[in-house]
Amino acid sequence: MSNDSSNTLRSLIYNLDTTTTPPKATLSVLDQLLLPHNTAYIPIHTVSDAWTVIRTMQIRGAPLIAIVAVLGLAVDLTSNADTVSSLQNKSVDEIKQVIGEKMEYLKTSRPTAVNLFNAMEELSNIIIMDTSLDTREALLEKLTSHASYMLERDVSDNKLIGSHGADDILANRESDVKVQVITICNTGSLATAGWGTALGVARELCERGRMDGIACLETRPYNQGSRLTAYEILVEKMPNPTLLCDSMTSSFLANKVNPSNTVCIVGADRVCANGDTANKIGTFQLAIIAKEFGVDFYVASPFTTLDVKLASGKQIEIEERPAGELLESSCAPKDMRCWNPGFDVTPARYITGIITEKGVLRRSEDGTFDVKEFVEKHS
Ligand SMILES: CSC[C@H]1O[C@H](OP(=O)(O)O)[C@H](O)[C@@H]1O
Repeated sequence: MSNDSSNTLRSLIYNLDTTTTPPKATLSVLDQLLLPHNTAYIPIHTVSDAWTVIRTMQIRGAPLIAIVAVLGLAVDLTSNADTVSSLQNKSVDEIKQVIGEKMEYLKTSRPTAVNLFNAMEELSNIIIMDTSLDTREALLEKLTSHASYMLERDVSDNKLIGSHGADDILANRESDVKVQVITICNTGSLATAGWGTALGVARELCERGRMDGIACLETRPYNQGSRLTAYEILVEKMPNPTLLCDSMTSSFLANKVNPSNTVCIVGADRVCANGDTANKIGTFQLAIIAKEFGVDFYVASPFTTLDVKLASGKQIEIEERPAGELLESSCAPKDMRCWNPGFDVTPARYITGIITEKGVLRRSEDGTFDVKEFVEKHS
């Protein structure tokens, strides 16, 4: 089993051998630091391997981080010889404690994307809290089957995000109008288990014959846009692809496209109760430019990215990446000081709508979002 077959690019390869009891899971992930010029898959044998590929951003993307953590846990507990033998003489409660400790460790890999924390909480509720799982075999069978379910659910949710997003974007446009999409970072098959979130909306627009072109921002300093999204767009043969330096967006809107038929679609790492949204650094700047040109600005994310425990973006922990990542991608002197936040927060007032697999939450007339009401309605 692996990513959705309709995607050419596979961020991971996961297999579950159900001929054994308990089943044995195996996982390898596409090393995104080598893309687009080299393709190599890294075997994942332990939660430590999963933690490392998440932390180093060999794999990245809020949904994919969560999926790799879940699958890495399943592989460690069913296929890693040291772990398997260490569980042989443990009671179910002791095994549950081991699983809980491994989950807590995985949660220390990266702080901003809420998907990882939600996935660990979901697994804990399904596995650790279920007292009916009273043997090692039952526990591990449930873990592997739920991990497979979460992998498949991510792809099906992304396709619903694509459909709801395209419906909303096209709702007030003539049937012969094709839209120009602008996006930042990477939110496609390389950020998810398949299809993508914001790039999934672009895929849906393509499938409907309603996308005129797509421009992706380089997304410095990690360059998810130039290294990953540009690659994905070309592999998927999306129409009229354009790579922009992050600094080109306003001129692109002023001189190259019709703003009234242009839409910005971005991903999210965390959406707060008031609609403030954390996403890749540079997203806030894009939102300001979109507002200036009267261009709709959509956030596309799984429902589980809505974090109503946080009232506003001020409460989001923004991961700071190593200075070296910025210096490596610039021509600056190596001893230059720099600031390298991985994310920024776009205030709700800049956002037109939040696209999820359960529907689109549009900003209300008073310029705010009631995310809590949307979550309660769709939970
Ligand atoms: C659908 S991915 C969501 C989100 O994750 C990315 O961050 P990173 O590449 O650092 O993991 C980016 O913010 C995407 O928009």
